[in-house]
Amino acid sequence: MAMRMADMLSAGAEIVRPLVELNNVGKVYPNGTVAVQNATLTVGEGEFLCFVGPSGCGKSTIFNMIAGLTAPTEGHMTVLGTTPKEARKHNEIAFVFQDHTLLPWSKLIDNVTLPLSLRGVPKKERIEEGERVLELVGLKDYTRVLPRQLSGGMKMRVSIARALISRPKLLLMDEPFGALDEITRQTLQNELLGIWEREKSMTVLFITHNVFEAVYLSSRVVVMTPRPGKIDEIIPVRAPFPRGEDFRSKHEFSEYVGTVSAALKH
Ligand SMILES: Nc1ncnc2c1ncn2[C@@H]1O[C@H](COP(=O)(O)OP(=O)(O)OP(=O)(O)O)[C@@H](O)[C@H]1O
Repeated sequence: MAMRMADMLSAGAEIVRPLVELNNVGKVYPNGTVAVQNATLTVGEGEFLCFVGPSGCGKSTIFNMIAGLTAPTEGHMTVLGTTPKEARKHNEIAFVFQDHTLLPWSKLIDNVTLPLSLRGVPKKERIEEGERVLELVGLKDYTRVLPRQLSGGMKMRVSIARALISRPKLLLMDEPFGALDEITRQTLQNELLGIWEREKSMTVLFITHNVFEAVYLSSRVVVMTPRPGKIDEIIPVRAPFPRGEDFRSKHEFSEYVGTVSAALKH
């Protein structure tokens, strides 16, 4: 069976098709806060990268720059071979936040198809795509349900479905599972890895404060320093995908958790 790109990269192969490139990128906010300094990073197509670092080290700022929501004040960056703003215009980047931001009065099918409605996609196509992504996240029987009838984990699934509806090449996830209980969180980690495995070329960048989560999900873990945020170390997790529950109890897993935790304490 052919090795997937993430496996090759975590095994140390060279990135053939860079999807995101940051070259000495810095961000100083207008109030003088130096949020990010000298960030250099190349992300290959199909990778799953987790970002860990203390609160306020600039993780969200890096994501906002990659998404074209705020511009770097230093350095150069490209996303999908163009500027982040341009990549966002082509609907190739999707965002998932911890706060699911669902419309409370809209049924799930309307919530997940909102990005298509805003683009004027015809109803038939919208519904087909909505059903496709709700099925991907295990909610195909809930199309006509309102968000308030769902648990926190289910709301997060809807939020992921809404992000997937545009078939993004790049999925940015900012602490998506931070508010969930441990069991739900682990279930969603497995589901997310399953979706990513199926989508093959989709690249996922994921912020978490949880070192266990970072190791379980990643092909590489990006460790950041306290403010001003710098990329301190990039740790490849050389365990093949698909990863199952048994990975969590392996000696190899604890070793990676130890390595990332030690890097965070530098
Ligand atoms: N719009 C803004 N204007 C000024 N300072 C900002 C702005 N947004 C963020 N900051 C500051 O920049 C620094 C980095 O913030 P950022 O949100 O990127 O960090 P983070 O690592 O994502 O934090 P957390 O883990 O707490 O979410 C922080 O000191 C924050 O207060």
